[in-house]
Amino acid sequence: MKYNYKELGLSNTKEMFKHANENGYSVPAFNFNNMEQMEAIIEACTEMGSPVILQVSAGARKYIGKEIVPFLAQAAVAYARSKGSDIPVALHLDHGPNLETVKDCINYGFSSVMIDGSHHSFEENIKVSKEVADYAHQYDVSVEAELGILAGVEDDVVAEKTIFTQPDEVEEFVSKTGVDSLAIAIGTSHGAYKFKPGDNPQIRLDILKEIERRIPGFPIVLHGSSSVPAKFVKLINENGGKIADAIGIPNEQLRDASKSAVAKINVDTDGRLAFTAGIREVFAKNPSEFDPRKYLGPAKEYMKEYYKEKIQTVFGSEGAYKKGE
Ligand SMILES: O=C(CO)COP(=O)(O)O
Ligand SMILES: O=C[C@H](O)COP(=O)(O)O
Ligand SMILES: [Zn+2]
Ligand SMILES: [Zn+2]
Repeated sequence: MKYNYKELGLSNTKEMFKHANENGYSVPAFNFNNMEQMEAIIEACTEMGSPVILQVSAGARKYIGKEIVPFLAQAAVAYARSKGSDIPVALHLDHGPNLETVKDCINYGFSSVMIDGSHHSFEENIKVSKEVADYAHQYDVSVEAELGILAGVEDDVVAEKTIFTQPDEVEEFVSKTGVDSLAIAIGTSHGAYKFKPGDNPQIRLDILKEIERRIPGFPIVLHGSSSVPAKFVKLINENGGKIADAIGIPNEQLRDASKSAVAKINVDTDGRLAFTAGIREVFAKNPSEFDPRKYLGPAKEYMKEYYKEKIQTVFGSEGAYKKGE
């Protein structure tokens, strides 16, 4: 193996999920695409004493460069430790498309992977998820799989509408695949346009309950859980942007879910909006600015402050570990 995640100071998600479920919170899984976003995430989680899953999509990994990604994650751990915090940090592949990509990620220091077989048939999904679990477990890497289909855009795949996870399939899926956590579809969706104006945004906590009843204590994952804060949409639009009718998942519903067997909640869009709002604001106020520190700095601060707020209002993970000063 080129880079072993343990040597980079990273953790898999097993203990993290156990601790989260025993203590009624969820671990934040925040996506990043560059150094400033990684810093926003690790600074927020260090200050909050929250465990964190640094999430990288296949597209983000290509953008950053696969040789660079493990060292950004290693740097995140070094940052937390330098502040005296003992938060566990995982490096996770988001929406892994196939075994080949998973193998490459494990070779390059990932401590956790997702295999997203949700677009295949039930049987095919079981087959590919089991293959990945069998492979990853040899290296003590944790595996997330998905049942049901989320609406919205994921890499190149666009799903028009949600196909809710069927509770009567989860037991068979989990026992036949041997995966460590399960992403489910209960009405959350990817991207900024989750609901239409006039909709009553509602996730199906009843389906979640039924799934929990079938696989008690098993770690559940919610994707597509950005709240799409109106303040960032407004800032973007006031400063030359054009984002219309973007509506996310209400924070209160996510907080309820985080108290259940939901052990991991994925957020990407909110960070993108905060970051973009910061950049647009600088450029609108000072069009002559061309020092990247002057616009990426405020972008990072917006993202960091928002994630700290989200850890308190949604995840409930503040103080789960030692806070960094
Ligand atoms: O699920 C996600 C990443 O896998 C992110 O979802 P959002 O688009 O709601 O942030
Ligand atoms: O679920 C999708 C994530 O938000 C990542 O999106 P991406 O493929 O554009 O990096
Ligand atoms: Zn999917
Ligand atoms: Zn997702």
